[in-house]
Amino acid sequence: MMPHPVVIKIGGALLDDEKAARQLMTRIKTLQQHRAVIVVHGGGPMVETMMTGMGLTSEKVDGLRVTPDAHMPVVCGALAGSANKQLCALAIGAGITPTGLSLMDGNMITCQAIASELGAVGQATPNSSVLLELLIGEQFLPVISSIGCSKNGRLLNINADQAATAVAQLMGAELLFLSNVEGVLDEHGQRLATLDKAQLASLVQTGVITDGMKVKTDAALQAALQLKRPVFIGSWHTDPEALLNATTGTKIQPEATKAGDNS
Ligand SMILES: Nc1ncnc2c1ncn2[C@@H]1O[C@H](COP(=O)(O)OP(=O)(O)O)[C@@H](O)[C@H]1O
Ligand SMILES: CC(=O)N[C@@H](CCC(=O)OP(=O)(O)O)C(=O)O
Repeated sequence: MMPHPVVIKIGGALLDDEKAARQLMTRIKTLQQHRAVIVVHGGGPMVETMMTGMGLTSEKVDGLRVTPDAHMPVVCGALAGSANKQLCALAIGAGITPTGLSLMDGNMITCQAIASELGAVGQATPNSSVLLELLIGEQFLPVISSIGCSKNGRLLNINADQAATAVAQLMGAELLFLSNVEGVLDEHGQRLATLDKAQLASLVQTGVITDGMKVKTDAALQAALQLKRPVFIGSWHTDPEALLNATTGTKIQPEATKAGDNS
């Protein structure tokens, strides 16, 4: 039986480190030999740069960028344009055949605006796996940006961690979040190997997990509980295989951790 596909979420800051990006693509190519892989990516730093270049500013609320509809051409340009095409080009450079997509392609993910105060920011719900099944059946690498749209055709900006969770749910996939940190860190900056729902809540409550990591651990926990399997958070410098084997990074557990598991 074929193993489950793997959804790899790549934080946008990877695009500032060409060497690491090329190495990761080479590792994805190796992983593709025995697993179907799907990439979902962010591009927060690229959005910032393009907005600044146009004299625009934005703020984040609970890790989500407040996005007026008028900013969507810039946000789409950064995420579905530059970031997506840069990653596709890096994939080509590693000998992979990529297909650049957004959440709305093939109607794979349905999105819905969250709250008027956030503007064109949405939440993502799995809808149709037909397109992704076709692509991975042909050994293509889907490279999916976190731009979505609502049922009535409004473009929406989706946090890329939440987008990756919806895609993993859609495909019943394993889920890896690759970021610029080695995993979830404790108050001393030490990596935490395993975390469950109660431990995450406590780290948020004590202010150890904040900002983008709060969004990421919320998304990871939601996926772990729904998929009933661990979800991994780690660095893009590590091999995705090592993360899947939990020899590095942080494993978000769907069930309560037994005492001593985190040593
Ligand atoms: N407890 C924590 N452990 C690790 N990173 C944390 C923690 N709390 C907050 N962070 C911040 O979260 C960042 C990762 O989230 P984010 O920037 O959104 O990543 P990405 O863009 O890859 O999704 C880290 O670089 C760090 O600044
Ligand atoms: C609503 C919202 O916050 N959208 C994010 C989408 C990109 C993203 O999540 O990029 P990273 O993974 O690089 O952080 C944003 O505009 O920055």
